[in-house]
Amino acid sequence: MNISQSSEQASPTHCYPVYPLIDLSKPESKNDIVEACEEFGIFKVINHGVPVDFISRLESEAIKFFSLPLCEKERAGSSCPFGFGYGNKRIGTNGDVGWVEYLLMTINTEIGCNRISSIFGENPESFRSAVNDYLSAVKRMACQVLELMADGLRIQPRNVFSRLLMDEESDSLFRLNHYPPCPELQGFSDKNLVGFGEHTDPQIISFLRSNNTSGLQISLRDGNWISVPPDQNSFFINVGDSLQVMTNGRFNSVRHRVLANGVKSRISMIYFGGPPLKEKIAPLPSLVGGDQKSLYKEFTWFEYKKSAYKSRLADNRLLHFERIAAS
Ligand SMILES: C=C1C[C@]23C[C@@]1(O)CC[C@H]2[C@@]12CC[C@H](O)[C@@](C)(C(=O)O1)[C@H]2[C@@H]3C(=O)O
Ligand SMILES: O=C(O)CCC(=O)C(=O)O
Ligand SMILES: [Fe+2]
Repeated sequence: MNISQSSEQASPTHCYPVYPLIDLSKPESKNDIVEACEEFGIFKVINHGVPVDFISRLESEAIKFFSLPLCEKERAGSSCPFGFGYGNKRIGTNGDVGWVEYLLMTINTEIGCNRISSIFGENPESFRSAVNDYLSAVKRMACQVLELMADGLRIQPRNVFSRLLMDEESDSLFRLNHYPPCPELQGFSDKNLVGFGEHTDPQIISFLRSNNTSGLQISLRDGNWISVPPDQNSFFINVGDSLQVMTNGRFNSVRHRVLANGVKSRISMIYFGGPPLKEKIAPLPSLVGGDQKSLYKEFTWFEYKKSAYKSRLADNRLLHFERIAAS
């Protein structure tokens, strides 16, 4: 693919104070999490408890997989529903493209796509166990973060969010992205190539870990983009659309994108924590009250997902579920 085909010209990036860094071992982290979700919709965590060994094992398995010849990777291909499995440049099924290849998998639900079991390439057992170890540690951290969030919001029960991800029917996804270096960018600091176009994540919350290659950017409320410097030892956690709804807009699902690099490969691994398909998503009664009205209609995660998967990456998927303010 050449650059002109794939790159919407990305709008300029600005330098701003960085989004919050939260130390999960500190008692004040519950308030910091709430503030970060209100202000930015994203924060970085340290002391997250995910063993370094789990992270590096999965990263090497991912590198091994993405280094396979294309025809072998395509065996893990995406003739599966919703584009699960291996994908290259095409994101979703509605015409979005980016300078990226990826493996997208469901976590709990059996989607009846038996290629999923073959996505782990030549050495399925070591890849599979690396994914499982990593995900069980990340889910533990997710649970901790979501319970701290409920504490910070002073809502009960404190598992009001975490139960949705811990439910055995939770519709969560896991994605490994590989952004190869793009030689055509080398030496051109003014050229941009979109790796993963701007979007918000539809789920409740996403946990992203990347190697030390830059590329991730977030959009601030004023529309300016800022770069998120990579940090391979931390996690970046972002609010998804469903959490924006549950908090009645108090938290913001952050718009983000990834720009490709001219020299270095970027590898990212993202756990998208979603609710069970039948779960009703609506503003929590304790967060709607006084003179505050509910901003969103109630919907099931299945309904949201069905509508989200018909949309283009950059669309505002929540628009359709907003309540029209009565005059
Ligand atoms: C264009 C699309 C790709 C996407 C499904 C969608 O129709 C709109 C949302 C996209 C997104 C963004 C966050 C995650 O990467 C993702 C897996 C998700 O749940 O929603 C992707 C979807 C995808 O790549 O299939
Ligand atoms: O790869 C990344 O760093 C971010 C990708 C992303 O936002 C996504 O897959 O939803
Ligand atoms: Fe995303």
